[in-house]
Amino acid sequence: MSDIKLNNVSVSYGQKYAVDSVSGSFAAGSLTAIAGPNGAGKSTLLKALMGELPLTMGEIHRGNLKIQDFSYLPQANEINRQFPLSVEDLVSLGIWRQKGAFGRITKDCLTRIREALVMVGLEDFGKHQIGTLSAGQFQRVLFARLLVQDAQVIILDEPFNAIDEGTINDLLKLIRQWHQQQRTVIAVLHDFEQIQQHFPNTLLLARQAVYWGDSKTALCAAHRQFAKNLTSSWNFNRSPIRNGTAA
Ligand SMILES: Nc1ncnc2c1ncn2[C@@H]1O[C@H](COP(=O)(O)OP(=O)(O)OP(=O)(O)O)[C@@H](O)[C@H]1O
Repeated sequence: MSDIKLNNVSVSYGQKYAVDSVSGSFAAGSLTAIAGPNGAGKSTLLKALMGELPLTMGEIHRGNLKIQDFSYLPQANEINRQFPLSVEDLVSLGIWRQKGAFGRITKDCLTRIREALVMVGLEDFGKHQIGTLSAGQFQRVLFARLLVQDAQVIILDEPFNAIDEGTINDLLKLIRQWHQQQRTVIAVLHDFEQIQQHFPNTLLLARQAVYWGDSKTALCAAHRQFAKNLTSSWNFNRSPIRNGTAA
């Protein structure tokens, strides 16, 4: 598996730069949190990593990884839960990504789907409609989809937003398991204590990279203050400038 290397990555919406000249590397098999103030460009960077947004400047080198080797969990508010799908149907979408839209769901696939539902504690929910689930149950289903997707790189956008502590702990166990399996895991998170406890590396982002390295240093008071200051001095309408980062 390859590292994912960013070289001066900038992403803009029209004239407005949301991510500005970010360089660094997600080592193969690393477990990294992306933290930063609201509007810091965290989701934008994830979408760029997934190839869903074009880069305005810079490059992302994915080595021998193909886009099919990446799985992505968007923020909950970007997912339509009113769609008439059963839990099994939704989890099976993880397999369709590998097999193509017209790939058949074989017996073996069904077994994988059911095993994934057991792993997220929802073995009896396969036939339930997704619209009837609680927020925590729905997030468990999305993690089951990631499990069947079986990707080398797993990208999570605020996976623990507005869900109960029991679910968070169960999902953290799955993340630890992915890390032990040497997959590369990248997650946008807001809880600094949780990051320091469970994520060895952090990219602290405030449109620019404030710090990218071990989580304790990344989230020290000085870096957090620097990120805040950078946020309050943002001027989206000019082309990217180097204010000087702590990185
Ligand atoms: N589709 C879009 N069109 C125009 N501007 C956008 C779009 N998506 C995001 N932005 C802007 O880009 C900037 C970065 O947004 P982004 O969602 O990446 O930040 P974030 O760090 O993920 O924020 P949050 O923590 O609030 O989710 C913000 O100023 C946002 O308003």
